[in-house]
Amino acid sequence: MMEKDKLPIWPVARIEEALYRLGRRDDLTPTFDAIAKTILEPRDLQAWLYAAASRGGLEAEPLWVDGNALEQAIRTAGSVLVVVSWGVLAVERARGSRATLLHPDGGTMQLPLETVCAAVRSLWERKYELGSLEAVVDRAGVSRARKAKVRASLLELQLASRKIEVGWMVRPSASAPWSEQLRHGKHLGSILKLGLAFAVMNGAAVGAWYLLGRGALSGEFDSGWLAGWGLTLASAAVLQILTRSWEGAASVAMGALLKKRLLLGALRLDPSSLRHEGLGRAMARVLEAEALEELSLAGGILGIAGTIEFVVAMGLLFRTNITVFATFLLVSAVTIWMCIRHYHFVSAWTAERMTLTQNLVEHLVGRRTREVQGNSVRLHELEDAELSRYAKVSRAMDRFAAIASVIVPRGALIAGICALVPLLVSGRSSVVLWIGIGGVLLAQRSLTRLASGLGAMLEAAVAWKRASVLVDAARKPEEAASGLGLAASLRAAPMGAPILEARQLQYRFSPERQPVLRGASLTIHSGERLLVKGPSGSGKSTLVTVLAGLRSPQSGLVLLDGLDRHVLGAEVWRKKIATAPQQHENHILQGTLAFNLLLGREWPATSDDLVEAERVCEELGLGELLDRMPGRLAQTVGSTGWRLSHGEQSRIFIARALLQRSEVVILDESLAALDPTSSERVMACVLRRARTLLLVAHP
Ligand SMILES: Nc1ncnc2c1ncn2[C@@H]1O[C@H](COP(=O)(O)OP(=O)(O)OP(=O)(O)O)[C@@H](O)[C@H]1O
Repeated sequence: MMEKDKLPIWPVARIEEALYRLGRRDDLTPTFDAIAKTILEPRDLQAWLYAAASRGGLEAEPLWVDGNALEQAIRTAGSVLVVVSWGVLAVERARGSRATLLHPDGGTMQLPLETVCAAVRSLWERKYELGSLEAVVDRAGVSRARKAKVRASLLELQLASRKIEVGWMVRPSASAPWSEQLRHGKHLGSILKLGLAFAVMNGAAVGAWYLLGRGALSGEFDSGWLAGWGLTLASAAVLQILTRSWEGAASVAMGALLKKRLLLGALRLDPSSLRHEGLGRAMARVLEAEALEELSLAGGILGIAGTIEFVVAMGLLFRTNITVFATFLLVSAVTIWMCIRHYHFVSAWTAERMTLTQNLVEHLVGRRTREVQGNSVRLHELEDAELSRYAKVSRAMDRFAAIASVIVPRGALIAGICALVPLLVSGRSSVVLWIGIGGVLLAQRSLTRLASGLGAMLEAAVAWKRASVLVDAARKPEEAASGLGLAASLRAAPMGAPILEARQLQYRFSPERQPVLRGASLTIHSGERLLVKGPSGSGKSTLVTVLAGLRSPQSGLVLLDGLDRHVLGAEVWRKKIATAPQQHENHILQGTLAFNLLLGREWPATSDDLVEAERVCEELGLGELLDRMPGRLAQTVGSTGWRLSHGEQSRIFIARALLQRSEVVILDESLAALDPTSSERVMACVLRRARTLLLVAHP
């Protein structure tokens, strides 16, 4: 293995610099300060790195690998910070057997990928206490030359079934500008390559047509010309196969970018506006987002191909036959008009479809209530009216689309042939006629493609309008912690010191409504236990959401450990305050019980995490439930899994908050579904485990 001092290792204290250089954000100044350096633990480093990446508009995603797939994982990860024994290696990229690394002294360095992997494996050997491997290899009498290889294979065998965190993949955040994402993913080159291939393919088709026409008109097909024609056609066919595969690759890459952005948008949607808009509309938006992806990609590629073909065909016609050229200009204008009409039909249809989806989801969610308490006759009348409105706009749109799909290709061909008639009658040069026919056929084909591409793009524009809420939300920057905030995130407030302070809070849900919070002030000291009581609707849950950082007050100040949200950032705020919202605002996610309990920790969970989760469950009185579950913590829960009672759910929500290792735990009416004996047991556990507690309960 290469010696430590020959590897371009970045010490942990310079990890932020390595992160920014890998993410091409050399303009940013690292904030890693002395406090961070001294008390940093691996878990803190992770949280800190996320925050530092998000401050630079980057993402630092953990790279997990199977013990025996290290090389492949680094090769496919792109830019990655790899943890080794003495710091990190900043791998810019790895191709084949070579890796390009950023050097802490500036510039880059090329190394065999195997050297990077060997440095990682040597860390693993120490971490997993596999020091005996050396002795095993010695005892087996392996030759000196093969020792390293045999040892690496033995290590891989030992770690084959383990998932190991190797480091962090670094890339622009999903909300970064498109141009930056395309550049980072090297997609711009692929798009240019695709455009060029389309152009060459068209050139080859025109060339083949020219050679065939030349032979046909001169009456001699000598073998040279025929060979030329054959070659041109063959190269066009090869290019077509290549472009198809490039098209596929470009679609997958662009689709992934779009999906990531939409997903980020969905996660960043303001919860209160989401609640206001309703589950059904949110679902309809997601469907539109899916349509957006399909249509924009299909339409984009068809549009590029059609445009290139159309430019070639029109250029040909312009140079040879101005009448046919003018005719096609006219046909194009009609085609564009038809596309715009189609856009209006699709807009109206999409609006109806969204309403239908929205109501369908609402009806599904409220199915039980409707069955038991609803007036079924009246509800069916409303559904019928909705469906008939939808059918009407669908019919109008389909009729127009059917007519357009016939008129555009056939109309273009007929118009082109009509425009060629004077040329036929005049008996002018057959070469011009031949080129004219070729031009008409090419222009007709390209116009048909262009119309389909444009149609799909306009449909995508309709979907974009509907899904734009998600795109806009993705663009909204996440409040990232400043250097001071990052350092604060690594230390706990001393017992007895003020930890959470609210000063003169004012909150109203809309300008025309009375404020729910008016001049609310409170100070919670570290280690305190506070009970918030009040009548229904008095604003207790609203206060909780403001303290938890889920809502921003219109005026007043909330300080956590003496710092406000702008300084601490959303991530650190969430880490320091764990909240269990009211039952109707909280959710058991589809997945294992362990995943639901350890939502606030790194996943996959360590064995220590699982032991702690089980212990908290037992303390909360869920031991008997665990015994009944065949899979215990691995049991699937959620809407299609094990059905949990109301009281069991509420205890899982409490356990989830307690397991977040936060400084402050806020429980909003979490005991409401429990009998007095269970409540007592739960309270004993909460008082023991929560460092600082704010409990909301009814009098
Ligand atoms: N998203 C919202 N938009 C408009 N008004 C809201 C919204 N959420 C709550 N409110 C109103 O704000 C007031 C305070 O609500 P909040 O849920 O904070 O009360 P609470 O004291 O927690 O009530 P409860 O004890 O019944 O849970 C209520 O009148 C409620 O109707």
